[in-house]
Amino acid sequence: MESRIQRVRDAFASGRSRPLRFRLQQLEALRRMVQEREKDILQAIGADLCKSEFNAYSQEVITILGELDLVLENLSEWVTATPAKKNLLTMLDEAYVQPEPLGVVLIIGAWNYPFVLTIQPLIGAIAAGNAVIIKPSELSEKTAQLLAKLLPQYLDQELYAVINGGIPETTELLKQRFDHILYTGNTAVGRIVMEAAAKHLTPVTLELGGKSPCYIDTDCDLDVACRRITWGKYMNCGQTCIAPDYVLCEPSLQHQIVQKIKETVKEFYGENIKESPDYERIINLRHFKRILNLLEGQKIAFGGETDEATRYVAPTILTDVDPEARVMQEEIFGPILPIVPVKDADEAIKFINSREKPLAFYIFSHNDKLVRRMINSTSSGGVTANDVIMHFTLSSLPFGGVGSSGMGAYHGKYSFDTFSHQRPCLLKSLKREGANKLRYPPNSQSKVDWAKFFILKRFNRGKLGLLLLALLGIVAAVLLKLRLRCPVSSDDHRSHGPALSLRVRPDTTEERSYSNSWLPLPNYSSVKQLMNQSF
Ligand SMILES: NC(=O)c1ccc[n+]([C@@H]2O[C@H](COP(=O)([O-])OP(=O)(O)OC[C@H]3O[C@@H](n4cnc5c(N)ncnc54)[C@H](O)[C@@H]3O)[C@@H](O)[C@H]2O)c1
Ligand SMILES: CC(C)=CCC/C(C)=C/CC/C(C)=C/C=O
Repeated sequence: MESRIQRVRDAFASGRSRPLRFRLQQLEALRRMVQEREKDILQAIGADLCKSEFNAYSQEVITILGELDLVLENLSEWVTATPAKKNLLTMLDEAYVQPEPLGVVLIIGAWNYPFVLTIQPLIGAIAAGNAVIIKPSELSEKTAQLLAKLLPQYLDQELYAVINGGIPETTELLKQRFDHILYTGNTAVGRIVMEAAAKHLTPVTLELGGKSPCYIDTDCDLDVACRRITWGKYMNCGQTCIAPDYVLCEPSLQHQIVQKIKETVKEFYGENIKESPDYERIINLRHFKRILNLLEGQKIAFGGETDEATRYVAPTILTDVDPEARVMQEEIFGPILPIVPVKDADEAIKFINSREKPLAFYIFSHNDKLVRRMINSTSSGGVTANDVIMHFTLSSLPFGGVGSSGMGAYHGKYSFDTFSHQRPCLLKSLKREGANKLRYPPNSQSKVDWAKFFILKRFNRGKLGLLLLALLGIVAAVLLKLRLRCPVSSDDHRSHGPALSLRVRPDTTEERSYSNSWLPLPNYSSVKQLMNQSF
């Protein structure tokens, strides 16, 4: 394992993952892989999760194709250095922020959406110019094997490696040094990952879980709310990190909610749910038994049927659930929906805030003011109002947890940022040494005054005239420099770093304001003289 990781590290050190053209080629190859091997991918996901090809496509493949399109369209802009605002001391220099790859990234995927949760972070890591080790979940074995077979056929084999295995292999992997780790899975293992990463001071993105609450207001279209909740709760047999975990509502709504979800389940999955190609199964026996235990002692208002041989758990609703019950202590990750009655929205807010911060929060209400108040008085990884899950589908929103539901975020540009170092660059010239006397010893009150002026823009009244003169000089120098560089246009191409040819946009606002100046301007050497005298 060590030698495999060393090979990936050596490949990164070769610098070939950095050029924009290479990144685009790899991402296009990945898109080709998804398109050409779609059937194999759908079959592997189907075998792991008892999922129909339609569902595998619309829940996993579509997300990846959308992400690839977005990144391929925008990457040339994302890799471009951004000009930074300058102060008086650096106004003649070049200041910009240049995103650069972190190095070798480890991506540890989860089993519940085994393709999307592994490949979506991979897209971000490649886009940012990194080398990557991918560790799919061993529980979704078929997808893990397929990824180990397919990725080397399409991507650079030295830069991107798949390492398969269970806890012993992952434990071994985590002893190695990485430049970033993105882990998706449960909170307990999240702690293990973070502890291992800390030994090497490796930054982590932890995509964890939690109990995502769903508040249903009395001022609400219950038919629509229950249809959307049914979709998000029972999709993938409840094994979705951002599924609504439980419902909070006023006691009077409970019965109606049960009836409406019951009707929707029939509409979605038919009379015989077991026969529905749209209803999945629990991943393994351990999780099946865990979910069964959560039902103990609960009032089952709907569902509750189980079948150990096929790991079937029917869509289930529990009513009048005690907040202290076991089903309300851990993330359910199965098709059980507890309803916890609360007096009103304020009690719901208190309830949510008394628990760990969830990965998602859902509010159903016609009352826009209430929706905003509930958002502003709680905290969660993400929020969707009047729907569930859907914030995940928008690449323009960062996806991630907060508190015990995780740290860091990805998707779209956020993935690129997660896997990049934002490198601040200041390019000075070896000229204009006179101005630097300000910071060289011996120090004096006069130098401190000048520093205050240049950095804090604060004047010493006694020296106001002198300062204004200096300012005029600086304006003159800037104009002179601009004239020498002229014409500056937004097509100004400059190269930074050996591998990427980048476009730095000129700070046009700043430049425009100086070129509009009407003041008579002293020449640059007289300013230099003035500065030398004053220091
Ligand atoms: N935030 C998200 O995007 C997201 C997505 C999916 C799942 N989840 C959360 O993940 C949980 C379910 O996933 P899971 O944890 O059962 O997935 P899992 O069992 O597939 O584990 C995730 C990864 O951790 C590794 N792993 C497991 N035990 C380990 C150990 N002791 N040491 C090192 N590595 C270990 C596995 O090999 C796997 O690659 C739920 O809590 C769910 O909410 C979160
Ligand atoms: C509505 C569409 C097109 C897709 C939804 C896909 C989906 C259910 C994604 C969930 C992925 C995710 C973060 C799972 C966590 O466990």
